Amino acid sequence: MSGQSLTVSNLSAGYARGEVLKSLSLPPCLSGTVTAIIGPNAAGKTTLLRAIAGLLPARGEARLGERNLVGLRPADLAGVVTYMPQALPHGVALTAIEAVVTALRVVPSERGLRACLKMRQGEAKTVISRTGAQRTFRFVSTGSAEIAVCSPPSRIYKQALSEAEIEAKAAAALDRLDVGHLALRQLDELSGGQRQLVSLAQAIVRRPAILLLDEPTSALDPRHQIDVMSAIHEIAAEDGMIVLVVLHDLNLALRWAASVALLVDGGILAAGAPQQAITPQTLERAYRIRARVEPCSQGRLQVIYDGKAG
Ligand SMILES: Nc1ncnc2c1ncn2[C@@H]1O[C@H](COP(=O)(O)OP(=O)(O)OP(=O)(O)O)[C@@H](O)[C@H]1O
Repeated sequence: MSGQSLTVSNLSAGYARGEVLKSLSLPPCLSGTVTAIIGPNAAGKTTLLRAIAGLLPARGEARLGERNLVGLRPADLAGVVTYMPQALPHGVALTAIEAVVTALRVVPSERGLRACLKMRQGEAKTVISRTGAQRTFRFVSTGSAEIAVCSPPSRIYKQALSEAEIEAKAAAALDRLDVGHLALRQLDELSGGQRQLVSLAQAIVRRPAILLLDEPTSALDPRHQIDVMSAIHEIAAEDGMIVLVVLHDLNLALRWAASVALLVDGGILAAGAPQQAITPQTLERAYRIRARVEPCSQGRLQVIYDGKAG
């Protein structure tokens, strides 16, 4: 992975009705770490991620090493930046594993992926499809009892990876987030939290240099919030990825982020180590609340909300 940092400086971006980000600069976001982007509603957090992802016209710099990403088309950024939006679109007729495979930019044509074959790891089963073609399914996942993938699918467009590698990566991404058992379910049949986890699997499977996650925990229960933040933290460290994650839960930011940027009205109010950016003073200025930031019984800093500021 890159081993570089992302440096955002003097970044301006917005919409036809006006500029949202106003010459915003961030401390360098280091490879292998998670940077939390926090701030009140409408502060410009999504706009910041979309500007870095090349999804909005922008001015200024978002520099990965020597290369300024601003002005590049999304297609040019595809191998570098992955952006996970707040919600997966509805009405997409794909299973979860098809969605993740699609994120690797291949076209799965093998309907057999829909077949739910229950096998123990290492077993393989040969079936005859409706077209009469013979397919061998095998179990590739370590964490799920229900993932079976087809080998060899007939018309998957090969890229750098073999068919088997693509399928194994997609299955592993779902398993990593504990949703391997949903591999063969239609996206439209999933709950909001399940869809969010599949969407995150789509994002992490590409292993980009820069991963931009927009509120990846907003629909998740506490257990899954911990799972997801822990997975993001580990993946960033293992792959040397630069991860920017928009969060409203300040305790998740305190626990998992190496650095925090607090946005207000399109600019940075505070940025740096979590304990420097999240303080009673910055929270009062940003959110107009009274809050304490205190160590819990295990020594971790936590935000305690006392009420609205006068
Ligand atoms: N597509 C759009 N067209 C016009 N204005 C937009 C568009 N998307 C967002 N905005 C405006 O840009 C501003 C910043 O929005 P943005 O979505 O970046 O905020 P945010 O910090 O992510 O908010 P939230 O926490 O509510 O998701 C808001 O005033 C919003 O109304």
